[in-house]
Amino acid sequence: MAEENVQGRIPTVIADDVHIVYRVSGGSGGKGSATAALNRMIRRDKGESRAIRKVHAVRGVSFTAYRGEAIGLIGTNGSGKSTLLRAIAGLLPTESGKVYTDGQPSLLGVNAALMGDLTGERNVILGGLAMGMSREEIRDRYEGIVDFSGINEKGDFITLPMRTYSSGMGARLRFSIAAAKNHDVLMIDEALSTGDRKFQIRSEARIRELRKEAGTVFLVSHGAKTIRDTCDRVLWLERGELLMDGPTDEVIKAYEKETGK
Ligand SMILES: Nc1ncnc2c1ncn2[C@@H]1O[C@H](COP(=O)(O)OP(=O)(O)OP(=O)(O)O)[C@@H](O)[C@H]1O
Repeated sequence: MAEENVQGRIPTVIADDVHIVYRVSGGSGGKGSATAALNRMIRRDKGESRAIRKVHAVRGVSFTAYRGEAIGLIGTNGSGKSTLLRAIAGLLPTESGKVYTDGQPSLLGVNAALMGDLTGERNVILGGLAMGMSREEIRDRYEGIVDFSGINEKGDFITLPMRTYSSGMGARLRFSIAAAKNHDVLMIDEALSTGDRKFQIRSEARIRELRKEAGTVFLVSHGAKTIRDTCDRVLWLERGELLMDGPTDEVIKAYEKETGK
């Protein structure tokens, strides 16, 4: 990043040469014919040691994010976007390199940990508590969260277990819970693409508000439009490496040229 941009701005996340490696056991350990695969399975049955495979998912990524920025993460499937977010949130250890954050980053994913067997109502409370809100704060904001999610627009769905929700409904409620709080660093992993257009517009507006409230927002999305509408800066990852870091238009243009979209 250019030096002149840095002055007077407050860094919220610094990634310094971050490498992340997954270790996977139980993979087949190589290519080959069906007979070879069968042999490997038979050998395993005899108790021979299984190979641990390494997946080097993020390779030497460095950047600094500042307060008030909304940063999009783009890259083809498997390029390391979600992995990088999980590491920033402190959910994955780095193999080498360091992540420094100001405040507690919150990761909002489509798989955010709410409980399917509990009603939407109970999950609002659970999610609020998990984000560190007090019971009073949750009570004050409850109506707002449910209204924002639009879950009750077509009936009293908030009193049904969350497992009965469609994937879009679940994603909307998760986003609404997370967006009810002002975050120092809020990371959103594809949550917007599951809601319908009306909800997307509402959540994009909320992202802009969250930025104004002086936080930093990271957004993983495959939709160039969502990124264009919400982010002023984009990180482009490919095979775990940071290919480009710059203003949204420049990076998306280069990405679209490369991927032919
Ligand atoms: N839990 C895991 N264990 C082992 N390898 C993993 C795990 N999660 C991801 N990977 C691997 O890490 C690499 C990066 O995956 P990641 O999910 O971060 O990519 P992504 O850019 O978010 O992809 P997508 O756009 O498909 O969501 C991939 O090669 C993937 O196979």
